[in-house]
Amino acid sequence: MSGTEETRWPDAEQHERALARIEAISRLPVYRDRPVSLLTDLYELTMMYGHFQAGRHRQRVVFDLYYRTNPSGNGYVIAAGLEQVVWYLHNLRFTDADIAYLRSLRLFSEPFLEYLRTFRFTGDLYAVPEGTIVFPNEPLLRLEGPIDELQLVESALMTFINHQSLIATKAQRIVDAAATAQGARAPVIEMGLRRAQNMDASVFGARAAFIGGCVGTSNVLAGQSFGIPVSGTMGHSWVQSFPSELEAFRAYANAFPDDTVLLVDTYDVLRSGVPNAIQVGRELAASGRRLKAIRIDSGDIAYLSKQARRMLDEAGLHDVGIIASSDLNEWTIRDLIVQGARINAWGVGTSLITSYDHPALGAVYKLAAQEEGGVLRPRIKISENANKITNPGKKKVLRFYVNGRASADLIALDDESFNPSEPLELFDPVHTYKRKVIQGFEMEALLQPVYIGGRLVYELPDLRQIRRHVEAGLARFAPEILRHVNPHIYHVDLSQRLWDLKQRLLHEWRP
Ligand SMILES: Nc1ncnc2c1ncn2[C@@H]1O[C@H](COP(=O)(O)OP(=O)(O)OP(=O)(O)O)[C@@H](O)[C@H]1O
Ligand SMILES: O=P(O)(O)OC[C@H]1O[C@H](OP(=O)(O)OP(=O)(O)O)[C@H](O)[C@@H]1O
Ligand SMILES: O=C(O)c1cccnc1
Repeated sequence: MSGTEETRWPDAEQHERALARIEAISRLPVYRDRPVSLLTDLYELTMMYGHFQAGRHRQRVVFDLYYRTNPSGNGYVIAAGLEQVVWYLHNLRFTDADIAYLRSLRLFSEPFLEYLRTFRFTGDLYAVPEGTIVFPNEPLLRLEGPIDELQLVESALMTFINHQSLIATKAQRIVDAAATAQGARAPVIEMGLRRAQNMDASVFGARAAFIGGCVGTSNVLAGQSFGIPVSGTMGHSWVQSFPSELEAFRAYANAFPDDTVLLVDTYDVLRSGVPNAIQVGRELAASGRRLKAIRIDSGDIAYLSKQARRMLDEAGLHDVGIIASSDLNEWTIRDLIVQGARINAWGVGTSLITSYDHPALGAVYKLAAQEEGGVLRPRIKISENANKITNPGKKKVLRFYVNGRASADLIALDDESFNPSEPLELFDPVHTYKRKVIQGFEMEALLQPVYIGGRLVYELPDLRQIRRHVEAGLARFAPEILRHVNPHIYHVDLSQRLWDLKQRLLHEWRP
């Protein structure tokens, strides 16, 4: 990089900070020395090669990544996975081993394989920050750059955004279910490692779960990698491995006198588990310590937790908490709360880490514009299913707030501008007679610059900042949009110009 380029850069410091941060992230155990360039579908490489052979591989294009349907009946999605996207783009190189493997496929010419050696991401990326509340059809990533680069990255970007956004959204549903009608919220701990769809799904799933509001994870690699608080209790095997439950409890309390959580359901929760826990709780109290909690992992959690609470209270152990686990999800947690279960923390595994009822987000990556004669021309993909017809052109996403409340989002062409002091008429892009006028609104551009001309300009936030962004974002939406069952559909409209452009292209291709 030349010195002149450095001084010409408008905010060199921002770029340096962004680089330092992604370099540090790339050294984390989950990211370090991971293969990147071949994390793609073969057809991305064959299309790249075809463009290369035709001499059109550096033609500039625009792609959008967006999803179409909210998962699990939710009314929105929490965008997540951008850190992994930036890590991938930053480290995207073809190693000698990658090139040797591609050569062995006997599909690609030597000049192409040579070209791959110098391959770097040189494009622009605009993205919604992680933790942003987003809705169907809104671009979460917008890329602009040479078609070979943007084609190669398609599959990897989709897997990162699809997975983490899905799990962050599921986690937030579960965390939200753990709030009582009075607003008190018992924490949710993610415990899904053993049920995750393998290693990355567990670690990045734990990260997404933290973004969605879980207070911690049982996954130690996720703790080391992302600084998520780790916590753990004990398994049934611990209790089974001692001659008696009481001895098992005592031995654990000896090992962790300040952090003892006793699993009380190995034999009989109310006849032995809780009485033995009370015994150990008293012994700890006698030595100036405190039994932290018991965990109930089977049976009727509402009944057992109420009985256990009563027994602990009668023994004076008021500050011993009760943790529940056992195939929990947002519905069972909500129902247990309605039944008056006395639970201080929830441990949730399978349903959270796999998003059990809705296991894929289904985001897509679609070509929206292509350079022709030096200018970007809009492109459209037509489908019999109106919902699958793409929105053409290089676009932006604006969120309008009226009296502080998110009122509607607008997908508009990138060069459009809107004046908040003038009335703006929004209309439903399908049922166009449904219209509303907003005025005196605040406006937020959701897509933020991340890469410009291959240079990273976005300093990735840490996980705690991302969580705060989720909370601040949710606070600006009406509860009717956030509720779990039959939420109101939030308006995502098209600007008049974008709508007209779409109609024009539709009629051109289907006269
Ligand atoms: N009071 C309750 N109301 C509604 N659902 C409950 C209640 N108590 C427990 N559950 C849920 O019922 C299911 C009980 O599962 P199941 O009967 O298969 O096993 P279990 O009681 O956990 O026992 P084990 O772990 O020994 O198999 C779990 O999903 C649990 O979350
Ligand atoms: O139930 P989940 O939400 O997936 O949460 C994690 C579960 O993993 C552990 O037990 P495991 O499932 O290994 O055995 P168990 O069902 O026999 O307790 C733990 O005791 C929880 O029950
Ligand atoms: O710490 C626990 O209690 C735990 C961790 C993982 C899975 N089940 C339980």
